[in-house]
Amino acid sequence: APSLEEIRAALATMEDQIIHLALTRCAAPLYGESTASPLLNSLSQAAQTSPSSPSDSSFPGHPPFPPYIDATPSHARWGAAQSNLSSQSIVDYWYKNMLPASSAAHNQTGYFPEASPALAMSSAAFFETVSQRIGFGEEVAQAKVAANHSAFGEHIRRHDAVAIRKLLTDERQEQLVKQRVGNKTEAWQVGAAQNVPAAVLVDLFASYIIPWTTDVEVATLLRRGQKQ
Ligand SMILES: O=C(O)C(=O)C[C@]1(C(=O)O)C=C[C@@H](O)C=C1
Repeated sequence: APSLEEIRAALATMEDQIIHLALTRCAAPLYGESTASPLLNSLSQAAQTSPSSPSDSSFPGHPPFPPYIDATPSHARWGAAQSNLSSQSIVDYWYKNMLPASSAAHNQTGYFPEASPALAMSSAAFFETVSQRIGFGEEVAQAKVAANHSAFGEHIRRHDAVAIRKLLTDERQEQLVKQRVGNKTEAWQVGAAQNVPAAVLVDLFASYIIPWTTDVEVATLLRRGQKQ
């Protein structure tokens, strides 16, 4: 099994990807222009349909966003051991706060609101990578237990989510991540203009990604306790 150090290296790579995806997407217009071809437009006119933006219900059975990314703030799904998460969903945060110059309101029931497929794809890649990074909480939790079996064992047996969370939390590591994210954001701005303040991406990690990763770590160990 990979060590905590190896897993943190993988987290750092995903962190790079998340920052690059956010900066790249934020450098583009919020919705963009539809790239539907004239041919497609005339075909849909002939078929008397209008190329409309689909809602979630147009895709039966398909979850609206990748695992861990949905419109419900995580704290609504968690009980006493919940993280201190923002009350805004990450999807709303992305479309309302992170993508700059947003005057049009994000349509909550829409799938991806972008008119341009390339821009929607860019948002999708962001959500997917964030989701992967959060999902790595499983690996983190396993590595931490392997390195400190005696301390975790009793908490896991008792399903003590609060104690498990406390033991999993590493304030120093969180400070490192936040500092690194701020420095990378400043270093990697797309173009000359600073289009995303470093504080916005630091907040993304502090308010969403790190607490959510910790939620997955806690959930992993609670599941492990159920198997015993
Ligand atoms: O690296 C760790 O120790 C983790 O548990 C991961 C992580 C993170 O999301 O970056 C989450 C919780 C800890 O408090 C510190 C960092």
